[in-house]
Amino acid sequence: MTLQDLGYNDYFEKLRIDNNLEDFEIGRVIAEHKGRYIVKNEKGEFEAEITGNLRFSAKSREDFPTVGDWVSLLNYETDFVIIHSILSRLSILSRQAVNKFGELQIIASNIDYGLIVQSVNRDFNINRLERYLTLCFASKIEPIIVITKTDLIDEHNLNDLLNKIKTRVKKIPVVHVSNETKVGMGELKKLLYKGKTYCLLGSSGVGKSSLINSLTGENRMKTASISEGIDRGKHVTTHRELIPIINGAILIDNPGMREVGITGSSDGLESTFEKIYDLIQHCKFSDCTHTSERNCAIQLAIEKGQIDKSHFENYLKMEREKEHYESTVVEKRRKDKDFGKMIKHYKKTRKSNKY
Ligand SMILES: Nc1nc2c(ncn2[C@@H]2O[C@H](COP(=O)(O)OP(=O)(O)OP(=O)(O)O)[C@@H](O)[C@H]2O)c(=O)[nH]1
Ligand SMILES: [Zn+2]
Repeated sequence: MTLQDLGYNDYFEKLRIDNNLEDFEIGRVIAEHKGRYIVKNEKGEFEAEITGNLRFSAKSREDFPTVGDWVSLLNYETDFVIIHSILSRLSILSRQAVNKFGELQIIASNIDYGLIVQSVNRDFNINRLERYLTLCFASKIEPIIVITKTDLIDEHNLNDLLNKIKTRVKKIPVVHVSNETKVGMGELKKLLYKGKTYCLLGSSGVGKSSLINSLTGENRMKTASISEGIDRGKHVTTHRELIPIINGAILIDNPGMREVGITGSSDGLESTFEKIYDLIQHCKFSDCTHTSERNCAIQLAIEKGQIDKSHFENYLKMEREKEHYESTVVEKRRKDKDFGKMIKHYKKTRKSNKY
C-alpha cells in the first residue's frame, strides 16, 4: 500500500516540504487508543507514541494526533515509531460535547466527504439532516446525503421523500440505496473517489455498518479486530479505524464517530441556511425578528413559497442553540480562568505566610 492509497497527495507533500520535513518518513494515524497510536505507511503498520517535546508543548487536545492525521516519524524500529509532528489538518471533525476546559473533543481529521446517512423509515428527519449538514460545513467536510433501506418503501413514497429533501436542501448530492437489494449502490460508488477520505454520520440503526460491508465487499465487522503482538509482546486488540473501501477510497469509522453530537450547535449555519442568510441581508428592517413583521423579506419569501416555513423554523431553533452554546462556552472559560487565578493567589499567599 502506497501513501497515496492512504490518501496522501500533493497538498500534504507541499506541507511536508514547507515544514522542512523532507528527512522524515510520513505516515497516517489509523487508530488511537489512550495516547498510543497505530501509524501506517508504505512500509507497514507501526505502534507509535509522540515525542516528549510534542507532549510538553501541547496546549490543547488539538495538539495531539488523531485518526486521519498525517504525521512525521522518528526512530524506526521493527514495529515502533515516534511521532515527531502533525501536518496541519485540512478538516477536523469534533464532538460537540465540551470537556471541562471548554474544548471540543476531536474525533478524526483530514476527512474529505461526510456521508450523512438516514433511513427511509423512522429515522428520516429533515431538521436532523440540516444539523448534520451544518456539522459538515463547520468541519470543512463536503456532505453527501445517503438515504438507506429504500427496499422498505415503494417508489411513490421514495420520490415523495426525495422531493421533500430537494425543497429544503440545495446543491448537495443525494443518493438512495438499499443494503438488502443493493439497488442504488452504483450511484453511491460514483461518488467515491480514489484517495479521498470519507466518514459516515447518522443515528444508530440507519444502516452504517451494513453500508460499510456493502462498500468493502466483505464482512468487516468480523475482520475489524486483529490481535497483534505489538507493544513488545503484550497482545492488544486494535480496531483499524481507517478502512480501504471500493474505488480506492478510504473510510474512517471509530467509536467517537458514532457519538458525534448534533445537539449542541456549531458554525456552518451560513452554508446550510444560505438562502435565509441572504434574505436577512436584504430585509429592509434593520431590527427585524423576521417572525411577524409585515413586508419582512423572510416572511414574504415564505408566503411566495420561495423558502419552506419549516426550513426557517429550523434555522431559528439552531441559531438560538448556537447562541446558548456559545455563551455557555464563554462562561465556562471565564469560570475556569477565575478558578485558576484563585489557586494562584492561594499558593502565593501560602508562600508569603510561611513564617
Ligand atoms: N431492510 C433493510 N434493512 C437494513 C438496510 N440496511 C441496514 N438494515 C438493517 O438495519 C439494522 C441496523 O443496521 P446497521 O448497519 O447495524 O446500522 P448502524 O447505523 O450501523 O447502527 P449502529 O451500529 O447502532 O450505529 C440491521 O438489522 C440491518 O440489517 C437496508 O438497506 N434495508
Ligand atoms: Zn425581516
